[in-house]
Amino acid sequence: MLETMNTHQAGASSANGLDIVEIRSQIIDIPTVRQHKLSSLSTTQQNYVLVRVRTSNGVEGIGEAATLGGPRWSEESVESIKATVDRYLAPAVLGERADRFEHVAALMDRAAKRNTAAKSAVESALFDAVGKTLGVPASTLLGGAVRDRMRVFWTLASGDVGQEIDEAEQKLAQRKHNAFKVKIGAQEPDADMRRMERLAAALDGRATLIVDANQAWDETTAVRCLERLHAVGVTLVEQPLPAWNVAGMARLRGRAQVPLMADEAIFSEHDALAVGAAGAADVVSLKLVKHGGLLGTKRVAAVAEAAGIGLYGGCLLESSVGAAAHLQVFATLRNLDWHCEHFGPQILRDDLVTAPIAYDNFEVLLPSGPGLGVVLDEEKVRHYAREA
Ligand SMILES: O=C(O)C[C@H]1C=CC(=O)O1
Ligand SMILES: [Mn+2]
Repeated sequence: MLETMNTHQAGASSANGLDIVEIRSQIIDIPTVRQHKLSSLSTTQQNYVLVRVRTSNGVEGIGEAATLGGPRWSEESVESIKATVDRYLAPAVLGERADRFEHVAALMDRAAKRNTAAKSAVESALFDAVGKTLGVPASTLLGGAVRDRMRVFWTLASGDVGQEIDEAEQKLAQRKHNAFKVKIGAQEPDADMRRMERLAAALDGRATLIVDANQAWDETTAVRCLERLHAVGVTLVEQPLPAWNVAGMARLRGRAQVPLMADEAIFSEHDALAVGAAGAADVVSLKLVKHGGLLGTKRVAAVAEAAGIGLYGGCLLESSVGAAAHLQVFATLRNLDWHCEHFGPQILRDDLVTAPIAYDNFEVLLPSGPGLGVVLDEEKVRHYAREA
């Protein structure tokens, strides 16, 4: 049973100034530098919900929930996330202490089932407010950073292989990315396999290549394609089958020579346990929007590790706000052996912060300031806000 523990009843008055006094949310739309095509959607604009939590000491914490193509990557859209935050999550946690992360998370779980992206934006803002108040990065509140930079993938997803080869060459020349995830499944499998053969030949020996089919295939198609992907040197295949087909993933893994990554199949720690028990994945892609926040991400990572599943730092094309929140938690994971993909800030035409996330020598850098480590550029927020 969830105990009632507001500041008054717990006798923990607002002495530390961390009572949650206001929660606001805003929809933000930012165009991308090019079309981004997944198996089931295509977008030229990223949509976010920016959440601000103000505590009684006057500090404002920020968090972001990213979506991809409306409610098509998962069931939450920016419109539904904003409604959930405003109508259900905010009233449930107003007056609570921002530094009681687990208690606030439990209250949010009681107020709304799933809605993990909405919860993750609120929780990110709490970590930001508390970190700023205490003068420590969010990673310190999560156990402390074990790394301050991570190898970072770029996603090739225009579907035009000539453009994709040029884009990869550019990233290699800039020493920003030498690892690429290719989005497949939007076209016929044979066309995708020819595309992968061309990409692999063009980048031969100079880059790591992985693919993400975003649930596009059935099992027989996947068996056929995995052989060809292995033959061209693809090192990881993400979510080839529908999220529900955990048994199919396990069968596929039994015959495949290339490791498999679960993405849409693992939202909760219970999903991670089930995938682990079925032997259905080698790696899991971790995302705040799936796991309900930073603490949920650590829980899923722990269950996955206990099942022998490796960790990959996933993204949903976040701006520097959401990317910073992910990097704060990824920095605390002892074994991030499959690296991360927080290229989001680079695919946007613009960003929401004064100093965007930095990249150097094929790695993304953990921001070093307090909280999430980024500061909103209010001018940019006003410009990209859907409504004033
Ligand atoms: O992994 C996904 O399914 C979502 C996202 C991450 C990178 C990208 O291009 O799309
Ligand atoms: Mn994916």
